[in-house]
This record gives sequence, C-alpha cells and structure tokens, in this order.
Amino acid sequence: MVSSEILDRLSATLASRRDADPTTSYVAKLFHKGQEAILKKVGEESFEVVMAAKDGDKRHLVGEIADLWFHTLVLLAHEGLSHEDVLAELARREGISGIDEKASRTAG
Ligand SMILES: N=c1c2ncn([C@@H]3O[C@H](COP(=O)(O)OP(=O)(O)OP(=O)(O)O)[C@@H](O)[C@H]3O)c2ncn1[C@@H]1O[C@H](COP(=O)(O)O)[C@@H](O)[C@H]1O
Repeated sequence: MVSSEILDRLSATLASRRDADPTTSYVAKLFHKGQEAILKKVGEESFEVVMAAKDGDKRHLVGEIADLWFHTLVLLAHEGLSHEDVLAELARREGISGIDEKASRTAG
C-alpha cells in the first residue's frame, strides 16, 4: 500500500519549483505561466477523468485521476495552499457528518 506521505513529498517538491527556472521543469514552467494555465490544465484533466470513467478501463481511470490530483496540487501550491488544507477540510466534514448522523439517530 502506498502511503499518503507521497502527498507530503510531492507538495515539498512543488513548493521547491515555485521560483525555479521555467526551462528546467514542467511544474516550474506551469507556475511561470500562471493561474490561467494551471486552471486550463485542471479543466482538461477533469474532462479526461470523465472520459476515462466512461471507457471502463480502470487503469486508464486511475492514471487520469492521478493527473487531476497532481494538477490540483499544483493549483493549491500556486494559491499558497496545500493538500493539508484539503485534508483538514475533509476531517472537519467527517466531524460534521458524525454530528448529523448522531442527530438523525436521536431524532429518529
Ligand atoms: N506527478 C507528476 C505529474 N503527473 C503528470 N505530470 C505531467 O503533466 C503533464 C500533463 O500531461 P498531459 O496529459 O496533459 O500531456 P501534455 O500534452 O504533455 O501536457 P502539456 O505539456 O500540453 O500541458 C505531462 O507533461 C506530465 O508529465 C507530472 N509532472 C510531474 N509530476 C511530479 O512532480 C514532480 C516535479 O515535476 P517537475 O517539476 O517536472 O520536475 C515530479 O518529480 C513528479 O513527482
């Protein structure tokens, strides 16, 4: 099983690309192009996820979702955020959802 530590390592790598020479790396080039270019990639990769899900090839789907996750990580880094912000939001929702379930059990 692959650990979620990969997200920590990848985020550190992305952060290191923010001021890197755009000719030396794909990520540095994307940062250099700016938000519009990053959003374009997120949009394209989202569409590719939809198409991969429809074609039924699970390996293809995993690959496209990896591309989408990767580009959303680039977007987060560009906006001064990281996967930790998203994980914290999911954890917060888990707490909310727990409260909702408890409330509905009490009500029911
Ligand atoms: N995980 C990834 C990763 N996933 C996808 N990609 C790149 O994302 C691009 C998008 O792919 P597309 O399918 O749209 O193909 P494309 O036509 O080549 O894309 P465009 O050049 O047209 O935008 C490809 O060039 C992929 O190589 C990635 N590039 C980098 N990483 C990670 O980011 C780290 C830093 O990357 P560099 O900054 O390039 O060293 C690497 O060590 C990897 O761990």
